[in-house]
Amino acid sequence: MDDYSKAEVLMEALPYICKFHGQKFLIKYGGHAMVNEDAKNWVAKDLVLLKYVGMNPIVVHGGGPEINNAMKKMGKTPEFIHGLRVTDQETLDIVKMVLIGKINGDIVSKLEKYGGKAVGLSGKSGHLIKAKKKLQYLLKDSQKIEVDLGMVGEVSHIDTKLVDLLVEENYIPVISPIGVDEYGNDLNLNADIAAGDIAGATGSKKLIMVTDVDGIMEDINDPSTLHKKVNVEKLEMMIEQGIIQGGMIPKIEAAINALNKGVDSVHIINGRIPHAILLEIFTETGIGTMIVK
Ligand SMILES: Nc1ncnc2c1ncn2[C@@H]1O[C@H](COP(=O)(O)OP(=O)(O)O)[C@@H](O)[C@H]1O
Ligand SMILES: CC(=O)N[C@@H](CCC(=O)OP(=O)(O)O)C(=O)O
Repeated sequence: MDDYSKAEVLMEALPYICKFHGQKFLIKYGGHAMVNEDAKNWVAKDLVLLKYVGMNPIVVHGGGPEINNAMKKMGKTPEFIHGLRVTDQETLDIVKMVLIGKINGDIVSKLEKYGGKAVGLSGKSGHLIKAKKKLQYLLKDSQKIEVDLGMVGEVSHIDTKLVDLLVEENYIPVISPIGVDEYGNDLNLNADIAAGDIAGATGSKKLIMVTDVDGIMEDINDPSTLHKKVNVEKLEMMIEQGIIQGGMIPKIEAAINALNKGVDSVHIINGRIPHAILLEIFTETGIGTMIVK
């Protein structure tokens, strides 16, 4: 590419840089998107660039596959109910070890490597995420029965003070989805759900969920069935029809929650595509699936 073309490309980003100046973007960085070093580097570089051109990324990360691997190494079998990990005390320790002890630090290191300033937090830091034990029900013979997920929580309150301070001081907050209940017990939170709540509470413009598929598809095995733009009503129908399953369900729940709390749009994008976050924010059509009310 010659120098003139480089300048043209930069100028194409100008309208978006103006439009989004000073805005917060909640990036949910899923465990399935952390597939290799290249993919991790693209995400980190994109976030640092966003920060330097005047936007404020806030990261909530997952790490489901790494938690599964760690559990298996320790002789435990991962179990999920409705996309949520059944979490006994030993599992909670493994979850914290992997999320807070490893993945969070790795993301912070990468952001710093590419010139960003990043701070690792969990929901335990500065009263960020108050949680309560999640009650989960299953339908059995058309009867609603309660199942015990163990130490799994849902968000009851977000205190954004610490995150706001960090953003104002130009740090990129990187948050592990662990909450604390009123008795001081740690609870394992689904990262998508936590991201939706934090996006709403921080007044983020967009919630961008970085995962391992191109977006929401009518047929998961046929990329040509990708929905470029979809509304909540259609998504609810797709869940009822069983078209949307597994790990995509909490994303939809989080998306609906974030939209109800004032987030303009939610995007599901593929972190295996080079610079997917930049393509989403700095192009007219964006990539992946855009979810609107
Ligand atoms: N209709 C659908 N369209 C796209 N993905 C879907 C759909 N239904 C279920 N999924 C699944 O959702 C997965 C993404 O969620 P998840 O595995 O929890 O990722 P992450 O770790 O990034 O949060 C995809 O890999 C895909 O298998
Ligand atoms: C309660 C619950 O299920 N917590 C999740 C937290 C990590 C997560 O959500 O990671 P992904 O975003 O990669 O799926 C878990 O233990 O796997």
